[in-house]
Amino acid sequence: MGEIRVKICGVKTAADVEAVARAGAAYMGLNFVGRSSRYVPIAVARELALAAPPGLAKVALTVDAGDEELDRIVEAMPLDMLQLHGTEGPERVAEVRARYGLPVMKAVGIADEGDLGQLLEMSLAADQILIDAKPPRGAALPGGNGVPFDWRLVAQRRWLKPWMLSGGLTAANVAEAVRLTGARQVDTASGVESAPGVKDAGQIAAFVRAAG
Ligand SMILES: O=C(O)c1ccccc1N[C@@H]1O[C@H](COP(=O)(O)O)[C@@H](O)[C@H]1O
Repeated sequence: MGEIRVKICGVKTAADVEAVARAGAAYMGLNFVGRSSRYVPIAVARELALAAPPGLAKVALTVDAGDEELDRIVEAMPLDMLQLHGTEGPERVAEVRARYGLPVMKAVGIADEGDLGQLLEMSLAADQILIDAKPPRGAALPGGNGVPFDWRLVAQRRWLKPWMLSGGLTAANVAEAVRLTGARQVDTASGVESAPGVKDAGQIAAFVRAAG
């Protein structure tokens, strides 16, 4: 079936980029969400993006960012994809795609069957969809919360666009998540950290190995 493509989200240092590349991940995520422990300022992100080897795709993660913020990010560094992880609707996704000419991955939070309609809607608008857990009640952020959702909700389903599974994935559960859902791409942020915002090279390598 070929290998699973892994995204490691929230790289903050040159050592993180090296660990992600060495492990064989397909994507690295640069987090521009100011209140996240994984946030990187644009100047730092630029250095990390320039340090990424060919073949490691650079994804910019934002939450409800306006054009001005996205302009600053896109102009500052080479990027391969924009990840919209807020309340952006299909119209905003279309606007961002047209404005920057970059593929857009739209995150959709899942908690029950009722959320699946939104997945279909977003898969019409975006280039990829990221199927994440809905944030727990009271969570400060819409993602990066380290909580999985009931994978049976998306088990062996097909969507109109390539999709990526996320939400509480770790080296310990990713193989089961892939087996159950049929995901060909997986994403993790907190699942490969020794403390909030601190990536662990050993956990990154173990995650990519376990994903298969
Ligand atoms: O990682 C963050 O801090 C973050 C902040 C705001 C929106 C999304 C965020 N991360 C994304 O969420 C998924 C799931 O995270 P986790 O593995 O459960 O910690 C992650 O892969 C990022 O794409």
